[in-house]
Amino acid sequence: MSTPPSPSGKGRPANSSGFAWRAFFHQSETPVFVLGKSRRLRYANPAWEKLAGVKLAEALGMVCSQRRHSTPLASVLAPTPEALAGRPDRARRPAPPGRNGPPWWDVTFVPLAGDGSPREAPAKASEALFGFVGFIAVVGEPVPAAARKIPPSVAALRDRRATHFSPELLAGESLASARLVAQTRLAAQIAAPVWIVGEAGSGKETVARVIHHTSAVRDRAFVAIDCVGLQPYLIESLLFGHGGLSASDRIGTVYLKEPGALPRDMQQRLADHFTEPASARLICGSDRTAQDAVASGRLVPVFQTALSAFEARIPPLRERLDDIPRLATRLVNRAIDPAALTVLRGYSWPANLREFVEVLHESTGEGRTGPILREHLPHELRVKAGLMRSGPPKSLNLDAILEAVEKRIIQLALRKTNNHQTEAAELLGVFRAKLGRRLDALGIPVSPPPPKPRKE
Ligand SMILES: Nc1ncnc2c1ncn2[C@@H]1O[C@H](COP(=O)(O)OP(=O)(O)OP(=O)(O)O)[C@@H](O)[C@H]1O
Repeated sequence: MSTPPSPSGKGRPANSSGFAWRAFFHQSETPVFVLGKSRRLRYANPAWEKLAGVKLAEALGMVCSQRRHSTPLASVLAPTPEALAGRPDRARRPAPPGRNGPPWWDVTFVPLAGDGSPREAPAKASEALFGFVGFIAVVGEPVPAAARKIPPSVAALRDRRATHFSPELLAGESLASARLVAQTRLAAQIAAPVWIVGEAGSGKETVARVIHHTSAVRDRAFVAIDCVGLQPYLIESLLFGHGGLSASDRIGTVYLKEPGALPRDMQQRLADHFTEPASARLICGSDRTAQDAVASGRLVPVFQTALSAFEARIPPLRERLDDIPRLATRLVNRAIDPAALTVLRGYSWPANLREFVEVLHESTGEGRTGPILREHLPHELRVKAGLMRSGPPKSLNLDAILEAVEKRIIQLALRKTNNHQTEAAELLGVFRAKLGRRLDALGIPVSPPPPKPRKE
C-alpha cells in the first residue's frame, strides 16, 4: 500500500496527490478498514463486509479495542500496542466466531501521520496519530460443511468413553465414595454450572467427565482446558476464536481446571459467556472452593455467585482407603494380598488417585500375574508407609536417656570387677562414695562380691 487513505472519511487524502482512496479500496479484494485516532471504525470496503459478515453502515463508529465488553469483531480489529505507538505492526488473531473465513485473521495495521500519510518511523511523543489503516489476510482453509459430520471412528470413541465414564467408575466401599456418586448423579440431572473441589489428582476431571456422559448433553463434545500456564493468545483462541468454545454448538460441557489462573478480564469474559442461557455447560475444578478463590482475590466474584451453583467435593484417597481393593480390581483387574493392602492403607497418598494408578501399574508390570503382593509394591512406598505406621518418636527426654546410659555403664563396670564397688569406682574414675550414691539413685541392686580364695 503506497498511498494512504484519510481517516477523515472525505474520500480524498489530505496530501497533494489527490488519490481517490475510497474508490481504490472499494475495488480491492483485500478486506481493508480504516480507524480514526479514537479507534472508531470510519471506513471498510466490501471485501471486509463480506468477511466480517456485517454491513459497514451497521458497524460505523464501532470502537475497536480489546476492552472487556468489546465484541469479538471489535477486539480483532483493535490496533496493537505497537501500532498505537505509531509503528506498523501485524497481529494474528482468531477469526471472530460466526464470521466467514478460516480460523485466523492476520491483521496489518499501518498508523497514519497527521497529514494522512503512512508512518515510516516510530512516532515521537509530540506527534499526533491520525488513525490506522488495517488490512486483513485470512489464514487457513475454511472447513467444508460435509467435513463437519462426526466421523464413525469419533462416534465409536465417544460411545466407549460414555461406557467408561459412568457413575459406576466412582463407586467404592467407603461412605465418601457413596456420597460422591450421589452428588455426581444429581449434577448430571441439572444443567447448572458445577464447581468441583478436590486435592491434586483426586479425580476432579474424571468426575466432570462422568457428569457430562450422564447428562442430557452427552451427545455433544466434552472439552477440558487446563487454565494454568495458558498463554493469553491461546486462551483467546480456544475460548473465543473461530470454532472456539463460544462459537461451537457441538460442545456440551466445558471443563476448566483452575479458572482462577486466567487473567481477570478473561475470567469475566468467560463468565459473561457462560451465564448466557444458550452456552455449553460449565464445570470447574479447583483445589479450593469458589468462595475461597474469590475471597483470596484469584477469581472474579461472578464465579461464586452464578457459576458454582452446585459444589461437589472429592475426598482425598486417604479418606477413602476402604475403596482401595475395588479400585485395584477396576483398574488392573487384580486382587491385593493382605500384607500389601496393609502397606497401601498405611500410606497417605499425597498425589491421590494419580499416584495410586501409577503404583498399581508399577506393581503389576514385568509380566506378573496373580494378586499384588507386598514385595511387588515400589520399595519407596513400602519404606514411606512403614515410617508413617511407626510414627514419630513420642519424645526425646534427655534426662531419661542419660540416666539409662549411666546405669548401663555402671552395670558394666560392676560386672567387670565382680561387683567390687571400690574397683568399679576406680574403673569409672569416681570416688567410692559417689558410686554408692549413684547406685542408690539409679536403683541398681548390687550383689556382694564373691569370696576371695583363701590362701593355703
Ligand atoms: N474413580 C476413578 N477410578 C479410577 N481412576 C481414576 C478415578 N478417578 C481418577 N482416576 C485416575 O486418577 C488420575 C487423576 O485423575 P484426574 O485427572 O481426574 O484428577 P484431577 O483431580 O482432575 O487432577 P488435577 O488436580 O491434577 O487436575 C487419572 O489417571 C485418572 O484416570
